Amino acid sequence: ERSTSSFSYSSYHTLEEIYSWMDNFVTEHSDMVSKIRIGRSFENRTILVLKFSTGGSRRPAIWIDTGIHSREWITHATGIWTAKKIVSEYGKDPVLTDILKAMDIFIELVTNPDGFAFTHSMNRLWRKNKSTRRGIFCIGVDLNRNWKSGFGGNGSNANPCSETYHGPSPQSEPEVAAIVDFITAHGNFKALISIHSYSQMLMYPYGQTLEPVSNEQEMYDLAKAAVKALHKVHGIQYIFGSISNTLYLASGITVDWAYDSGIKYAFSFELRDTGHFGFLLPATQIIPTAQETWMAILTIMEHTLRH
Ligand SMILES: O=C(CO)C[C@@H](Cc1ccccc1)C(=O)O
Ligand SMILES: [Zn+2]
Repeated sequence: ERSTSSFSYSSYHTLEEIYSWMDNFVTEHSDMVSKIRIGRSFENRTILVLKFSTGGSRRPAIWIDTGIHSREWITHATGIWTAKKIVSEYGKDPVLTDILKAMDIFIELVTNPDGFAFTHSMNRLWRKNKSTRRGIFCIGVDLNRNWKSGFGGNGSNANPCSETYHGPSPQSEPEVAAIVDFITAHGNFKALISIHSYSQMLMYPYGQTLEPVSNEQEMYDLAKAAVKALHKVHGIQYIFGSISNTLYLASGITVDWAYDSGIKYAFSFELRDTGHFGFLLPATQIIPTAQETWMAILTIMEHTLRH
């Protein structure tokens, strides 16, 4: 494909189609968007991040990742639409324009490329990455249990055959290590949004413990405002709260690592739906899901800008 104009934002796409879209997207918006390779996956695929910047250097930054769990296809599709929305709204939406005048946005669209390729080729419901190790006879580590904060605790599993296998050690997986290295080296991230599906929830740390974070009240109020903004678009109801309270104990997760690394505005979305279609959400719901999620993301980004 030579341009993004033939790309359907209301369809699901393969890894190759998404990577090719990214190349065209960067070419067509080279004034604001650049592509950064932050590492390589276990099966040696390049791991790519889109950077949205209007200037400056090492500005305060916002991180968004989609597709850490490969079967959650609505998240990659939402991320792609969101990338397009950012370039479309700059100079039009006053809030987004203010955000991009002061901050940079980084989006990692395919956080688990090996798993994502596998959902297209062999197993649509694959969740983990595709790492293998000598003497271990099940494939893959849950990339949302491989982070250092609370690693190996309750809400993760030491059994390599488990869907929540945490891996042999924190950041053992190249897909996680690449993000940790990038965010740590940058050193100026103020917010992190890690997007999953499904359940229609907006959650914040901690997952590893029922203990509240130090700015719990602020996180609760922000999540409430974000969920309200989301609901206004298509009437979709989200619940919100800390991960351990709202969902279950989960240890070694992205947002606990982010929070403990000083990224105080760390959130995780669970997008549509509540189980009717689950991971097999029809493509007709991609744009409505992305539209409503955008309003919640914008709410979180604006709060980050102003605090
Ligand atoms: O992906 C999920 C559904 O596939 C549920 C998510 C719930 C969750 C999301 C973010 C942080 C901690 C847990 C998970 O267990 O990792
Ligand atoms: Zn998930």
